Amino acid sequence: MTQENQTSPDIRQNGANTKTPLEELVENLHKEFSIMQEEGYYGNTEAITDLMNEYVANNDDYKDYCFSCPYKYTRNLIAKSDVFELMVICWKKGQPSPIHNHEEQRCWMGCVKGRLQETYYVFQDTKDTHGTGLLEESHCHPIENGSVGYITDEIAFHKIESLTEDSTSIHLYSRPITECNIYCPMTGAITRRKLGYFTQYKSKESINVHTSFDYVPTTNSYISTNTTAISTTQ
Ligand SMILES: N[C@@H](CS(=O)O)C(=O)O
Ligand SMILES: [Fe+2]
Repeated sequence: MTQENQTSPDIRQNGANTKTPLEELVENLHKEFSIMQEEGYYGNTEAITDLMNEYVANNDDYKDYCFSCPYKYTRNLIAKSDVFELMVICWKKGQPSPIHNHEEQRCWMGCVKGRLQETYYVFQDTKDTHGTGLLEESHCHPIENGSVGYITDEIAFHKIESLTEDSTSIHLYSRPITECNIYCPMTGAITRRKLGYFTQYKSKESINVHTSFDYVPTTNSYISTNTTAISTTQ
């Protein structure tokens, strides 16, 4: 598949003179991510950070992609290509992500509503992400409304939570992440989890696949799972 044909139909259909800020962001990301870097990945990290900063500081047309769930934070896909994935994540207070890695991909997180908190974790034995066993908290900081955070596995594992009743963030992954590790801070156990979307391109059609980390949808509700072994089920 090409990068363009995985972009939201809304974004593809609008004419060149009627682009919304989000459409412009997606177009610029496609351009930026088409450039191979010396480091061996697509897209210049600083240029992409600038694009994200510019968008989150000044715009609110992401709101069309916001869908919340009473039980879990939601991942709502805006655009996807072979080399990046852009989504809106809607958080309610008490819906943290579990401690997780990012599969050696780069992750940008722009807070567009509310206020988030990011907590870093490293292995106790090495004080970085290359060890084994138990984790420890290494750092904790807010991601303020209008600002963009950035993380890689080299920096830390992390979890995110909303400090306000509702928060919204725009997450960009390069490359797309389809599954990741979840780390139990008490036991050091690592669980493999598939990542899904609550909505794709503003549509809930895909709701019968995983919504986020921990919930398996049933006909009318979401049931919590406590997976302790590697899970790759859809
Ligand atoms: N990386 C998480 C959200 S966050 O906690 O960074 C996800 O994609 O679901
Ligand atoms: Fe994350």
